Amino acid sequence: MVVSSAPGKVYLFGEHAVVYGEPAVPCAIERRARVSAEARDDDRIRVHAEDLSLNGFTVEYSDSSDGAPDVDAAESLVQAGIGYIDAAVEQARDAAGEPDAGFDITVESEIPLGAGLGSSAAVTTAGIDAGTRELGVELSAEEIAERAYRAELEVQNGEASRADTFCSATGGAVRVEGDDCRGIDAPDLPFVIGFDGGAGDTGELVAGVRALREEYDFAADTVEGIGDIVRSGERALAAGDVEELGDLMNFNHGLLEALGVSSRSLDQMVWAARDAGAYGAKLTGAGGGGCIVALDPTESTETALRYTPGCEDAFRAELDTDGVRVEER
Ligand SMILES: Nc1ncnc2c1ncn2[C@@H]1O[C@H](COP(=O)(O)OP(=O)(O)O)[C@@H](O)[C@H]1O
Ligand SMILES: C[C@@](O)(CCOP(=O)(O)O)CC(=O)O
Ligand SMILES: [Mg+2]
Repeated sequence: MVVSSAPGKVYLFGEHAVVYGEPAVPCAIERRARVSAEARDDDRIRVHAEDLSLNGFTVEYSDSSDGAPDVDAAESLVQAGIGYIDAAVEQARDAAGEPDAGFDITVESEIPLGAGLGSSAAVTTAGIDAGTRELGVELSAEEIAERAYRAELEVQNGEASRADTFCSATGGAVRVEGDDCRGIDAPDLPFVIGFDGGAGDTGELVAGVRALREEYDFAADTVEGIGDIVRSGERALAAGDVEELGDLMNFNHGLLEALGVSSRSLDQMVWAARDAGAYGAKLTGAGGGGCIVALDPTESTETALRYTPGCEDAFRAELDTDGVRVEER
């Protein structure tokens, strides 16, 4: 059995726009998904994932049936639940040249699901690493990033950037622009995260931005404007200018809001952070619900968020310089 882990991330700048070739800067954070993979004698896949839940389901059975209950959970729900793990297993089989390899998989994660902290990329990246190692193949972080990207692309119906998966595979702060992915130097940033307890559907939110961009030239300009913010942000990052980073994060949030991917609770948390004296705050990831990220070296933002209606949890996050890694074998 092999256990691998990979970190989640926050976007300092550039989510959504990165899908259209603009640059983005995600930073890995010290919250990990752990995936264990144990080869089976047959070609079946068994997945145990405690954090996955369905909001109710129907079971149909009768005395005369052959005993196998027919669980009526919508195919799309099941697919949303296990899609990334399934795609990771496919990548591991492909990398090892063992298309019929079976696995017992267990997923444990400190990253809330669908909340913009890159749980899908962490699970996919760790899954590919554990699966390939269990089959005796060792891939570089770059090779895992490439395969995890292909897996996300498939699950998200052809709509994904390389940002989340590259960041999760290599750790640290990274810059992604199209196919160009690289690690960058970043000062220790005082990240504070607010979580509304909710989630957004990455595929749907990306499709919404695509539709706006196709309908209105000004929406396409807004996406390009986010690219300009990222380029300014890179300079502020290199200079270690946290105040300017905060201003640019505020601007980035405004443009994401204009593109329709924020929500009332995300906006409430962003404003609570700003009122508490954070350098800046923005939603992170696909949006729709989930998390915001603020910069504040003091306790003020975390405390303020705890008393903010709509905020369920607030915590500090440290930059994780480690990417995907083996935990046990
Ligand atoms: N702990 C987990 N166990 C199993 N699957 C997970 C886990 N965490 C994330 N996933 C997968 O990732 C999906 C969420 O990914 P996504 O919508 O991209 O949000 P995000 O990447 O922002 O967290 C879940 O629906 C599930 O398929
Ligand atoms: C919206 C997007 O830019 C980031 C999505 O991040 P997350 O899955 O919400 O953590 C999509 C992508 O880059 O693939
Ligand atoms: Mg994701």
